[in-house]
Amino acid sequence: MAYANQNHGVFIPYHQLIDPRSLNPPVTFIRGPPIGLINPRPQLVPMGFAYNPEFLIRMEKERSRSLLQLMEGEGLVSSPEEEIKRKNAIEKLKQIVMEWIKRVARECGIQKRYITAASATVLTYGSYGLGVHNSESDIDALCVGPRFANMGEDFFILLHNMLTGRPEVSEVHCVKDAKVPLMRFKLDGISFDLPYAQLKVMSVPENVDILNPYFLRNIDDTSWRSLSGVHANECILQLVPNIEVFQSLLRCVKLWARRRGIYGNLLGFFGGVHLAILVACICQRYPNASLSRLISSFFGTFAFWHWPDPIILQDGMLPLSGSAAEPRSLMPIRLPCRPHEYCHSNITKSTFYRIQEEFIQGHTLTKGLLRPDFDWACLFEPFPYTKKYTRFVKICLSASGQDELGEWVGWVKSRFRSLLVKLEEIQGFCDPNPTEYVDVNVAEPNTVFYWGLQPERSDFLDIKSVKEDFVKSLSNGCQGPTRKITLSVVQASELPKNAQIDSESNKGYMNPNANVNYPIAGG
Ligand SMILES: Nc1ncnc2c1ncn2[C@@H]1O[C@H](COP(=O)(O)OP(=O)(O)OP(=O)(O)O)[C@@H](O)[C@H]1O
Ligand SMILES: [Mg+2]
Ligand SMILES: [Mg+2]
Repeated sequence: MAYANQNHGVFIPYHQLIDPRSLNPPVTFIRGPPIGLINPRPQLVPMGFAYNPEFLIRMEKERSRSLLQLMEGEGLVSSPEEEIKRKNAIEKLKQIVMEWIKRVARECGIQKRYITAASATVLTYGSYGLGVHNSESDIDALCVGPRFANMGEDFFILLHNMLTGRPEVSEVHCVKDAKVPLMRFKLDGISFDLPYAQLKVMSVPENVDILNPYFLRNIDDTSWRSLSGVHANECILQLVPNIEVFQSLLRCVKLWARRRGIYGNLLGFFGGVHLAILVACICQRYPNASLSRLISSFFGTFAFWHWPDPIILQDGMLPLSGSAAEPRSLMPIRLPCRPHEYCHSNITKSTFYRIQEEFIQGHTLTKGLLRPDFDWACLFEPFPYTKKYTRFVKICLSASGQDELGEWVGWVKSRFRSLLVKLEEIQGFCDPNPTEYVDVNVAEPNTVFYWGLQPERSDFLDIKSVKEDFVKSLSNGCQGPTRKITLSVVQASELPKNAQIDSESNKGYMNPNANVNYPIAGG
């Protein structure tokens, strides 16, 4: 079966991974045997090494080891204590959900035997489900309930009230008008995203197999969409040849995307699910490759991808035909196990360009990873916004309290794409840095964004009318007298110190583990 993925990809040949001039004695390249099935053409290999593949394997292993070490140094893997805290929080949530479903069963007056058997469950997915979370990540958990528990009253009212009544739960928000409606809250200080799926069964077993068609009969569209995250995770974990290697590569790629300012679906970049599928695609193509080889192949592949050819995991499904085969995204990525569905994407012309640029830079940096002077740190350098752009649009959101601010920022971010498209229309290009800053000169709790504007364009930007248009698009949302938004154009020199990351000392600024005085990681 032919997949678009197989048509064009780049397997970096050894003579590019290593610089022969740097070796002593100098090495010449000869035509070597073909490597694997993926690249059946003979490739150039350093003379002498052709008969000593252990040398190259050793070097690759060493690079993989140093990359893992760098990841550990970044604090990306949470401690055993944190893991226990998360597990306990999930257990507590499961207990609350069980209490809830018994109450719903009693209140809706179903037969006694059904009340006794009534059960609902919680399934984790997202980065936690894939095992690539860190101490700052949220836990994405799907509440799966039976046919007699509906979303409108039982989930968004009764369960909501039960959660707000618990001392260990705080900051409960309902996000009802999203494609995947959910409740967002903190339990024992850990952030949770909790959507709901209603199955047409009387009781949902704790470890319900949501790939089993029996449980998927006649479910409504919203439940289907809510289930898609759990589906995607399960499929990805089933399809990758080595889960541990997949997890390591995904952690690296997520750190790279955050540092380079291209992480965050709401800002028009990649979200966690997009990167998980791109990484799984590379793991499938090179099942036996080392971590270091995989990361260079990741960049080598996507730097030359013929977008909008879609990224499709090899999951045995037929390629799409007809209208279902026409995803509207500039960088379409298909959800695995879902023949007609693509990941939702907010990519615009500007963010497409930024992502492309970063893929190419990643490729340039990692194609020489076997060179003696190679250092992984160069790949994770923060994107130097104040060097690249002279003018920025400053977006300041404020509210009377931190809790209210969270809700306000969430609402505005969900509408950011229209602002980005408008700025793009007027200025030709706009780079929406996903990092969230705090303006210490504003009295109320606030969150600030600085979006880079095209350097060559010195055209006057009527920011007042841009703001008016944008505010109109926010109209029905959770605006109020205490929720403010201001837009202004500022010079690079007016950015706060921690946004001016041209110096070594500010390297940690996009680290999601950074202190809250520093910008909060975009997501
Ligand atoms: N744009 C999207 N299209 C399809 N599914 C999505 C999309 N955004 C989120 N999801 C689903 O919701 C899950 C959780 O999303 P979330 O934004 O929390 O990302 P994540 O992968 O958990 O990464 P992070 O560590 O940043 O939280 C994803 O794994 C995916 O299954
Ligand atoms: Mg998440
Ligand atoms: Mg989430």
